[in-house]
Amino acid sequence: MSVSTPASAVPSFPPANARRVALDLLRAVLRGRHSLDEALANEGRLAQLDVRDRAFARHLVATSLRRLGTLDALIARCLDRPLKREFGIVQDLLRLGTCQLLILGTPPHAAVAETLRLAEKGKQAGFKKLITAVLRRLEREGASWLADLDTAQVDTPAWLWDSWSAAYGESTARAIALAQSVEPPLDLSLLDAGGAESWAERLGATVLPTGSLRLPTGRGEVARLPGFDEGAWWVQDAAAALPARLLGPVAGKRVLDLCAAPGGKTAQLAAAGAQVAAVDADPDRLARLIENLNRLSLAAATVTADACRWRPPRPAEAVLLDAPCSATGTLRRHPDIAHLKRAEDLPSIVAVQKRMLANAIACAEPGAPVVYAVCSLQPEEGPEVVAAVLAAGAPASCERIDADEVGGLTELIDGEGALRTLPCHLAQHGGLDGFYARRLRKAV
Ligand SMILES: C[S@@+](CC[C@H](N)C(=O)[O-])C[C@H]1O[C@@H](n2cnc3c(N)ncnc32)[C@H](O)[C@@H]1O
Repeated sequence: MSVSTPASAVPSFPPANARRVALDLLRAVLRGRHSLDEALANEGRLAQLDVRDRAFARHLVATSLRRLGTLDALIARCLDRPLKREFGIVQDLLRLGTCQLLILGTPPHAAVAETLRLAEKGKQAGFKKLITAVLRRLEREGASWLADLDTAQVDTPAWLWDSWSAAYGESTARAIALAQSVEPPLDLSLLDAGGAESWAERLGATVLPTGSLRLPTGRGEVARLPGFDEGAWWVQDAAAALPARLLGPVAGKRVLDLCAAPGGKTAQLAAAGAQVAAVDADPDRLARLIENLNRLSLAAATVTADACRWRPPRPAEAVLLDAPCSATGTLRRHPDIAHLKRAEDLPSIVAVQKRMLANAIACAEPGAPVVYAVCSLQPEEGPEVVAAVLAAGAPASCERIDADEVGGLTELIDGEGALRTLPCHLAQHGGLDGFYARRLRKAV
């Protein structure tokens, strides 16, 4: 007797392949304009990959996004004319193949054969000869072409290059771009800062001058690291850990954390003994904040509200505003941002930041510190917001930040006394995210 397989038992898609998944993720970002985090969260096939393949797919997409300008320049040298827009998938396949060949160091036969395997069906099927010719040429000549490219500039969208050169000088713009071209390390903030040395030993981490723990890249999934389940630490870039400290001692104080989710800074404030009210407009992100605090056995009141308008029942004794921004200081962790954000997006973000900062000052009691922070390298979102809000008559003044408040690192304090971290700071340790933070004091 023959047994036929019921139709429902036949998988409706071939077994997941890391490169196939990487191709679809790249297209979700570049063509679908989803953030990489969103694309990863929506990609169900990732869960079917084993841990190594999952890490490979993620790394291949993130590196291709980081080095997109370089990849396109190399591919362009092999083509007589650009591929038509409708054959965007061929360009994306070439990007992934070139990234493996020339950046990730994948053995050439695997990089070429696996790229061709993805060109067996669909629009790209007629392009197998072209794909082979381009990748074989790059295998022969790509390394010397790569050595001649100004990769820092080529990998940076022109509007960012121009803005960073104007704000920080061209050599710093170059250093920023280079620092953002590689996978960043993993930084952790400890619940008990006193345990830094022993946790560093357990995790194979180093203790940065600012107190954060730093693990080298490629340490696998965060939730599998020692201390995750017991809530001993949370993931937070070393620069992101600085703004909350600028409020000074907060134990026992009523502190407002405006734009709080997913709660890295709320955790710091709660761990320092503050009574925190965490405000965010996004209920899903606030739910994640609560989950994160629960894992750490910390507590905060949460409020779903618009930080441009909401006021606490009583003025706060300290206010932190970590405003939504272009996030151009976090390109090394979120390389998709370079391709999704445009200069034209800034004015509407800046308008919100100004309303939020004016409201944050209004939420503070007389004499209270108000810290304004953004993870952006754009001056429009940092010093220019603060200057505009004060010029419009907000009752507060700027206060200098001392290098001792940020681990003694004088290079992190700008001429005005604001915190200005750049991706190229602490380069010998693997860099920092770019943050701007200014401490204001509410008038008495
Ligand atoms: C930079 S993130 C905050 C990161 C957070 N402070 C931390 O340390 O984990 C900005 C947050 O602002 C929130 N947000 C955006 N617009 C808002 C608004 N009008 N009112 C309140 N929150 C807002 C977003 O939902 C997002 O969670």
